[in-house]
Amino acid sequence: MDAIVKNFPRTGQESGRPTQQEAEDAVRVLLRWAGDDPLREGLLDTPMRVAKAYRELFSGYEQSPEDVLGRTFEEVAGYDDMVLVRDIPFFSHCEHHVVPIIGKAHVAYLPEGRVLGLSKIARVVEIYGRRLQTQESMTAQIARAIDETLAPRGVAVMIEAEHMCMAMRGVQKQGSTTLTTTFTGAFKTDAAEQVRFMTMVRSR
Ligand SMILES: Nc1nc2c(ncn2[C@@H]2O[C@H](COP(=O)(O)OP(=O)(O)OP(=O)(O)O)[C@@H](O)[C@H]2O)c(=O)[nH]1
Ligand SMILES: [Zn+2]
Repeated sequence: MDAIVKNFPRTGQESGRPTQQEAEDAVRVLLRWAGDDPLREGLLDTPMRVAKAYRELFSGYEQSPEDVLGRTFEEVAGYDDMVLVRDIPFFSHCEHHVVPIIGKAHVAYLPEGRVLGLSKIARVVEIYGRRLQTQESMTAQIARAIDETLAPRGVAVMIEAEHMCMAMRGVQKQGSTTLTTTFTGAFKTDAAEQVRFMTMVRSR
């Protein structure tokens, strides 16, 4: 569990969180960089709003997946088959351009005695989504957090997302979807479990 915190710090403290004033000044610089005048009336409160919005959009640094995943229960009448929560919507931001990534996560695990509250799986997606990300890292982080805290027989995570940095700028290809997967335990070693996961994700 320590590894999660070490590799993905929960707060900006390690690199020194700037003051509100510093954040607002930085936004003013970017507004000028965009070509506008931060002193015109419509933009006067914008630095304050952007600083506030950043705290919300990147609130995942303040939260720990271990806290969320720590509460489990065992009374499920011996149920030990796959639990899949699919189509969990999320917004994230790419770490290269700080532009939105919009997508859905599908998360499954094979219980070993204990199960998670279903909402906790969506909360973990939310925690990692509200950080600067690559889709590959986010997929691996969700799988590892569940694997390390719950110790199930296996975890499968699939993310489907559109990257606005590919749609709104750069190569400008709208509508393309990137798929990433991470499998651990039985999902990694047993091809039939992977197929079952894929089939359940795709079945409507
Ligand atoms: N692997 C991966 N790449 C990403 C992700 N989000 C954005 N990228 C890519 O990161 C790359 C950064 O490439 P660079 O050449 O350094 O940056 P750039 O000049 O802005 O690239 P272009 O987007 O091609 O204009 C781009 O190819 C992006 O499409 C992601 O989640 N995973
Ligand atoms: Zn990007």
